[in-house]
Amino acid sequence: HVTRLDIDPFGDDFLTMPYPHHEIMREAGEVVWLDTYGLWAFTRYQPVKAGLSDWQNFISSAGVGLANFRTEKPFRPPSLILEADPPDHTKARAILARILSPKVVQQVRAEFQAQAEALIDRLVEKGEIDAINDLAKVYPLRVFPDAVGLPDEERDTLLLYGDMVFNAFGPRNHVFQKAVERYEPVREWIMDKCRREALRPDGFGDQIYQAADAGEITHEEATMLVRSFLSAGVDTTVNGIGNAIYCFGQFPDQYAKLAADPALARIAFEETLRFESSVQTFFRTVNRDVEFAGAQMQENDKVLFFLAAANRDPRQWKDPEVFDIERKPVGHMAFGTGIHGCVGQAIARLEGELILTALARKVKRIEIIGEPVRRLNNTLRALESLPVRLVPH
Ligand code: HEM
Ligand SMILES: O=C(O)c1ccc(C2CC2)cc1
Repeated sequence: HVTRLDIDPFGDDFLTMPYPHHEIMREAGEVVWLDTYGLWAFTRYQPVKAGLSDWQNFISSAGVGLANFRTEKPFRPPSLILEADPPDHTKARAILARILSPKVVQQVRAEFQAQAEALIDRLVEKGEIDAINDLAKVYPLRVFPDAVGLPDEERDTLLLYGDMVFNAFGPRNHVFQKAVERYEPVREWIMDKCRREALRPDGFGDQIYQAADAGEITHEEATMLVRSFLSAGVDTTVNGIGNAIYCFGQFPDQYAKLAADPALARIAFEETLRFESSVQTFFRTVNRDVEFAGAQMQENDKVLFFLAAANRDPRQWKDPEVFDIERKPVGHMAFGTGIHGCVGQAIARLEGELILTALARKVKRIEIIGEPVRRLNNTLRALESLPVRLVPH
């Protein structure tokens, strides 16, 4: 027997404050059926981890959003990596994994660090800032597009596009409709920047075309893989950093620990990802009738994996509702897991570590001095603005 609930995981009140709804679903069973959209919900740590690891039963090529690509036209041409299964996925993944490998990421560390320190120095001078518009958006829009090899102009378009892409994984609700009002010009800008001629030679983007030169993929496929970098590489880290500042503003005792020992920055960023996961959910499609966690699932059923709920499952974490930077949350689901686990996590971790290190060295206390404004998105946990005061050491 599987419990059925009429919770709407894409309603405004859920998106605004998901945690009480996660708790209801977690307690209702290992798997529950949500009547609102007719889908399976996995919210406990173990089933989320097991389900995301089972790429044969829970596939990505029919879409990793609510839409089933077997029966509905995708919002945009499918990603060659995110919305693909082996063997197609395998080749694309190997190429991006090579370009974003920890070794290559080490090569951009010095530049990423210089940018983080320069930005934090400017913001400490300013004193009172908006942690989203002055910090969380600025840093990722500088360092990652530079590494990819994008020109300097109009980079805010990447945020507009990310907002559309992440909303498109959800239903065609008002949040989605609002985000895609100006889709066409944004889509044109993005696809123009995926052309090899638009990219700095030897940047991360050009390196994808170099794989095409070597015959690993076609040049058309290379263009689509550059699109993956532009889709996933910015809005995620903007909210990863924004949510991290929000955590430290809410829990000054935790920030005091970080300010006293900046070397904690890298592991502290992991706890911010567990506590306020910037990517909250992802879907899979049931590939063939299967029994899973006592539920009879049918081919073409959609399964919604609540990464953020798994990251607060008391079956996995002690005092999960406590933000504790000394927790060392190894195995959290914020980057997903299995063959689709985030291929950019080395970049994401580098950005988080360097920004938090620069802050810890210069700023003694982060004070929230105004009401945070949330930006609702069907997939991302995001703030629109977060007024803070940076109190120097
Ligand atoms: C805090 C920042 C980030 C978070 C929370 C995050 C989260 C995730 C998650 C949950 C997945 C799994 C999707 C699935 O299972 O279907 C994923 C996949 C992916 N991420 Fe990240 N990501 C972040 C940053 C980045 C960055 C900086 C890049 C750089 C390009 C990136 C590129 C990708 C790509 C290409 C995939 C698809 C991998 C595959 O399907 O094999 N992400 N990410
Ligand atoms: O390949 C893509 O276009 C793509 C888009 C969004 C993501 C989310 C998970 C970070 C990943 C890949």
